[in-house]
Amino acid sequence: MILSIEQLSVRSREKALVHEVTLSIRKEEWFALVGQSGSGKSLLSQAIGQMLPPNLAAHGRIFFQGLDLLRLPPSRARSLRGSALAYVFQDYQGSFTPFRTIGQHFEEYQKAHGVASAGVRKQQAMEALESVGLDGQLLSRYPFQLSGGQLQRASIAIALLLSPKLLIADEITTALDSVSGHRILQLLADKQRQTGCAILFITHDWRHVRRYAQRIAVMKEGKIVESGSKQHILEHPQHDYTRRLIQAVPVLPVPDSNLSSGLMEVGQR
Ligand SMILES: Nc1ncnc2c1ncn2[C@@H]1O[C@H](COP(=O)(O)OP(=O)(O)OP(=O)(O)O)[C@@H](O)[C@H]1O
Repeated sequence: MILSIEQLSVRSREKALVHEVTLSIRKEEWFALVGQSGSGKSLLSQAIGQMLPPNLAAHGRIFFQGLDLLRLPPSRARSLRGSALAYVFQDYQGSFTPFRTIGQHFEEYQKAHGVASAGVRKQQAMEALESVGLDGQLLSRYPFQLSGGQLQRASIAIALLLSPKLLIADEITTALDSVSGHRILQLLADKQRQTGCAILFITHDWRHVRRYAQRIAVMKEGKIVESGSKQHILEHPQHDYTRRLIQAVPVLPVPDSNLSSGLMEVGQR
């Protein structure tokens, strides 16, 4: 196991928002955490990296590479985030500071994680951008000069820069049109094959789950109501909530990522 969560609860002063969740993620697997809006998926993912808002507290245990993440000093958790553990979020615009170039974001990220040589930083940034299908020239652009799909690619490139063992992808296609969304997931699947990182994939979209996940946990009102292999959950859902989630989504053919949509983004090779 790369990550084991045991009896995790997230509480505000008033109430528990995540209730005693236990789950584990295997090395190199694509693990989908599924549930409707407000079910607690994001809070669970934020608890892993000690990123909860200050009015909330996490209780329980989260083991990652032999460390109990909830008991790490904040400085240690910060250095872990971005190196062994990385995040990509739905709000790709919020992931970038508007008046810093894409290159400056790469610089800052690498400096914060101790990449000392300016030459190495530049080279790694160019290669990382190219590895997600973007032109290295985009390093000199500002975030607002990139499309949504390009920005999400850039945020994946930054997240994977230091070869994390676990990537947490929280609703990363929600703000994109469906063609760009499928391209992003195809890219993530390719990168996962190349790097072997495990992915905690948070979504409410069963089409993406069907296509990419190996195992699934279903969350409702802060609790995991069932979990198991994709095949098992899709073919034998035990919980009425899961059945309704599955039935709510028509099985649509997924656009072939090799087919051009006619909307190829500028700067994408
Ligand atoms: N800082 C906070 N203080 C109090 N309640 C919060 C806070 N952040 C989130 N919540 C509540 O916790 C619950 C779970 O929120 P969470 O964002 O984890 O849901 P989610 O499943 O990720 O939903 P979505 O798919 O819409 O992001 C919601 O009811 C939300 O309103």
